[in-house]
Amino acid sequence: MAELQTLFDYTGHLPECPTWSETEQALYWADILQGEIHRYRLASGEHSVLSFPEEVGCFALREKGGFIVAMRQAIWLTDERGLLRQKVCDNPSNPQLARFNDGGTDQLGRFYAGTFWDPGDYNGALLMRVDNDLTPKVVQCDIHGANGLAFSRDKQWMFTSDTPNGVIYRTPLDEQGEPGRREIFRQFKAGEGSPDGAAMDVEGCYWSAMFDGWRIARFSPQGEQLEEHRLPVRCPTMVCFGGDDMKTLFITTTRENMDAEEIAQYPLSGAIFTLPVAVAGVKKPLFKER
Ligand SMILES: O=C1O[C@H](CS(=O)(=O)O)[C@@H](O)[C@H](O)[C@H]1O
Repeated sequence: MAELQTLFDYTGHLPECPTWSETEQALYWADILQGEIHRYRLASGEHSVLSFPEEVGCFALREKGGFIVAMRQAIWLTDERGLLRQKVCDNPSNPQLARFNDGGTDQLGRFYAGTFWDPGDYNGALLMRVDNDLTPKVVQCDIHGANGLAFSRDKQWMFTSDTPNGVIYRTPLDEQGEPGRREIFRQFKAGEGSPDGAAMDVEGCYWSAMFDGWRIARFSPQGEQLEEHRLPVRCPTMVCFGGDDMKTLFITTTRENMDAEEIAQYPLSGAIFTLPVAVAGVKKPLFKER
């Protein structure tokens, strides 16, 4: 099997939210701190960038075209060019202290977005959802930095992580996809890396970007580590599956908070990597509006 490669000659500041577009055979991602959404078409190598007025924590592709975008102050619907068309809701956290961070769609095409509590004095962040009729709802609290959102293919589980607290949670979902009580899936010790963005594969395994850990890890549905893939950079931020057969893992990484010495020594910090894997990933649905 081929090895880890860079997607193309690119390094960003804080690339996150890699999102595969099946129809375009393209990878989208956000550079959170630059307030950008990028697209890279695999066949042609065409790279395009949309700019937004604030940090872009996360986004999803809409069934109707365009994006649903969680910026610092609010969540918006945009068109394909990134023009803000309709405000969905304000950030229910204090936006001065908590920007949006990780997010994505569930199996029903609803959009989840979590916030990141910058002061870090307590677990002041939250996870919210935008339903198909655009109703917003806060679904979880007691989070320092919301991350690692992923849904099992059987619609039974929502996974999340809290990176600064070094923990992955799983939360049961009922018939309507409403989250129940979250439970600890796996807790990490200092030195192992912290669980950042994630994706699920069709065998129910959870792939986690281990921030500050130089690696991607694959966990069984019971939380046992089954695979580890080493990286030439310290801080991967998120993973997603894509490609013709959903067997390419796209890995975003960051150079946020790195000094010039570290960047000179590890110049691929902030690059996007591809890794062929044996088991296909679960497709991330488009955001569906009624
Ligand atoms: O998702 C994110 O996580 C990281 C890591 S940590 O939570 O600070 O450990 C953070 O640097 C980044 O800003 C954020 O987007």
